[in-house]
Amino acid sequence: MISHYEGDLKFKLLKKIDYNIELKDVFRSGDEAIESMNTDKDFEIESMSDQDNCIDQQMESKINEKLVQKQYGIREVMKYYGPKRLVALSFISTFFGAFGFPLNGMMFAKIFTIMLRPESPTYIADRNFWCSLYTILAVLIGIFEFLNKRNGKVLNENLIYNIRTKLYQSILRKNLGWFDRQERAPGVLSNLFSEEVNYLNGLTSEFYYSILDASMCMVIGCCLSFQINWRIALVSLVTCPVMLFTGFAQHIIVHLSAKNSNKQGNKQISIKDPYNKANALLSDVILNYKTIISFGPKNIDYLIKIYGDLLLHPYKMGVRNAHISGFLNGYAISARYLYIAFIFQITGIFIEQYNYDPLDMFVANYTVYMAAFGAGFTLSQLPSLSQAKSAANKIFDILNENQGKDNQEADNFVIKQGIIEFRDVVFQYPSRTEKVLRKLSFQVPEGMKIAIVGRSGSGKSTVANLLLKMYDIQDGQILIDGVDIKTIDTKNLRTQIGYVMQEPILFNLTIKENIQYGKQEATNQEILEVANQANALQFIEKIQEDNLEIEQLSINGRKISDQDQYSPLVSKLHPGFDKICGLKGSMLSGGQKQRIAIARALIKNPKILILDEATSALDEQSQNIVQQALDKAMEGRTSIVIAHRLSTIKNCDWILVIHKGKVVEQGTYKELAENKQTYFFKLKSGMEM
Ligand SMILES: Nc1ncnc2c1ncn2[C@@H]1O[C@H](COP(=O)(O)OP(=O)(O)OP(=O)(O)O)[C@@H](O)[C@H]1O
Repeated sequence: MISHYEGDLKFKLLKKIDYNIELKDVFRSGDEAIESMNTDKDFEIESMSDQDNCIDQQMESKINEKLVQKQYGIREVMKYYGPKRLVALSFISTFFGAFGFPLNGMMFAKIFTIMLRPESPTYIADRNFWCSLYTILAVLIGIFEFLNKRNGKVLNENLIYNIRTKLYQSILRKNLGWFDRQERAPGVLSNLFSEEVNYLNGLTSEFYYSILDASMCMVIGCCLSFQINWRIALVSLVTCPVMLFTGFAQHIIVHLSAKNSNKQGNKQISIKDPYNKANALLSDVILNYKTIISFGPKNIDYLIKIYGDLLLHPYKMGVRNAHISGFLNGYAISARYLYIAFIFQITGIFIEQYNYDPLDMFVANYTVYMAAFGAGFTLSQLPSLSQAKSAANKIFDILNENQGKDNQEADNFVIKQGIIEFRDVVFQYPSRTEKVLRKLSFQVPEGMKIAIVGRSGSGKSTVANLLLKMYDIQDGQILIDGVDIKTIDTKNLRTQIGYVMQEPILFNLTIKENIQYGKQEATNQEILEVANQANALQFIEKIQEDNLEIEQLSINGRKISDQDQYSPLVSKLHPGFDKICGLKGSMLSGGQKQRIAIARALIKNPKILILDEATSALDEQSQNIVQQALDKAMEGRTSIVIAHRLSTIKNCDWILVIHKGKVVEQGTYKELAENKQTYFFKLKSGMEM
């Protein structure tokens, strides 16, 4: 009798999960879940400790430490901020734009003082001169401010576009293990795209140009003021930091609320961040909504409660920050008034003591006041440096993660025979400590149909994952036609292997587009053929045209293009091919989805076909139809059938029985099924092993 493989796990791993969101908790019975709702949980998990596992863990934590320490700055961000001529133009417009506030202050005050002396003999000439100058200033500042804003916006949009597309490309190229981590939940990742990228401008020249603008503004204001009256200019200069800080206070107010979600500062994305947890939960809920509602209202209440609890901490921080924001806002407004009161008080004293012209004094005062006001305003618009650093670390960690480069020489590798060999393959999932495959070895000759069977969790699906290079193996080799798949380009490899899963995922596109996803350039003739091979044609051709029109117009507002509808190629296909499949194929039955998925796999005309429990989720009737489709699909191809129901593998040429990540038996179905001593026989009889 073979003992349960978890029986010999020895290593004790203590894992404290503080408020950890796991749907397995959520899907427990409502009462049980609610009972444990307010308590932290200690889980003790026993597992085996191999020396090499420990070494791997140590190495992994060292790598993680390095990743955490890595900080990204302006140099990385500026690579995506361009074009350079626009950055240079932005510098020029910022430089000249900085003259705006102080010149405006001076000219406004000048015109004001001229207006107060209509009896002056030079009144008309002065008025005309300064008003003309003010008009010229208005036009020039208008041009510079236009350029400034426009260039800044264009540069910013370029940055966001470049980073988003690069990030998207990068994520699409990650292997499957990358997504296994909780902090890679769809909600967390989509937050990176929608929110975090917007913060990056704090690490671009925009930040430094704003500082330059504020400084220039002050320098110009002081120079103008000195030229009029050095005493009052000096007083203004000493007191202007008060004004500058008003701008900075407003900058803090703007960015304070956003800081709530940024508790992790400069570190990487962390699932400890309550917002990330909440986003992860939200994406889980949306993706698994059908399952969630099937568990009834108690579980829904539980999910609502847990979401509210997760947002409670940021909410409290937000409320606390509201006090600070209020105080800073009050300070900013009041400080400006105080500044005016103070400076006019001093001016009054100077007029009294030194007999200065009050109107000149007003011009000097107002020039510095406007310069300080302008500088403060610029500072209030400053992008947040800390948010930018935090966002840059999260984004560039993902962009710069090394996923292992494919060997370019093998890009043109073509599977000719479809011979598969696993040679002493050792593998463990990145998130796990125990090995799933332990020196697994087997061979599949050209065109042979082999079945892999074994207990649940024995590693059957893992074999499929590894053959498709979803994960990197730790030791051994996987060969196709004698070539190590490590040296084969991943995209190239995957386009040549057909893969049908237990739960086929269809896209919210038409049936035709879903089939075409396997081969974008597929002709209608090919689509028709594979739909026929997959036994899908009958049901597609039964779809009523009336339903189609409504669906086509209503799903996500997406409409089949006229070009699609009226092109001569499409007219050869039955309109049923234009039926939208719904989110994850929700508008089709399980059997229909599976047949579309088979057609999608076959359109590649793969030499190798992997069927991972492709019929196990279906009822008996659908199973028979799909099984017939699969039998047709396997003809002339090397096929690996991963099966739960042993009745479905009778037609396979060879059976591999795996247990604890090793092949323990192999033979034909007849040989294994007839020998009562075999593991296979016991598996088939549902006996305890
Ligand atoms: N992405 C993953 N991350 C971590 N562990 C995983 C992952 N996928 C599978 N495992 C674990 O690896 C082991 C083998 O899983 P696998 O899916 O290959 O088993 P299986 O034989 O196909 O099981 P079943 O018949 O139930 O589908 C199991 O213990 C499983 O919990």
